[in-house]
Amino acid sequence: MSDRGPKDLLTRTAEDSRCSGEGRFSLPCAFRCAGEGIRYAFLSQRNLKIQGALGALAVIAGFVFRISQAEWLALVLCIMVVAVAEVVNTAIESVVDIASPEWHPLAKSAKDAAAGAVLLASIGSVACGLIIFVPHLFALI
Ligand SMILES: Nc1ncnc2c1ncn2[C@@H]1O[C@H](COP(=O)(O)OP(=O)(O)OP(=O)(O)O)[C@@H](O)[C@H]1O
Repeated sequence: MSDRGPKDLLTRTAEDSRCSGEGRFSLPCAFRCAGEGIRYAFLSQRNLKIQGALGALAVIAGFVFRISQAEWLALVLCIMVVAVAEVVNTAIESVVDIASPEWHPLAKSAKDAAAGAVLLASIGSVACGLIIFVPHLFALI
């Protein structure tokens, strides 16, 4: 049983950190861990690869159609919102798999809700994509 108080548990110590020998988790270390998290989500989630490919296509279309600054803002935001939702979904899946390797209704609810968040972000992004690109496509006709 640990003799650390609740406040201590909020502070990462050198003993806790597998990455840094210093008392605090160094900034480069924190960035590296975040990068590893994104890499893990990208490699383990087929959906993230598909979403990444669609996002890249949307960026290419943005250059082709010379979309406005406001349209770029919406496009970048949409791509990032979907990516963030998918990375958080990956984190939730991992935590659920640790906490509840066996079938449990709450584990199901947690994973389904996380997947639902990705779906909502994706639907919103498709809608934004249509709002941005359909007028540009019609302008070609
Ligand atoms: N421990 C569990 N208890 C109950 N239901 C579960 C459990 N693990 C998974 N499920 C159900 O199976 C579904 C798929 O879970 P899984 O872990 O395979 O996610 P996934 O297929 O990798 O999802 P994604 O496509 O978002 O990556 C969940 O949405 C949930 O309904």
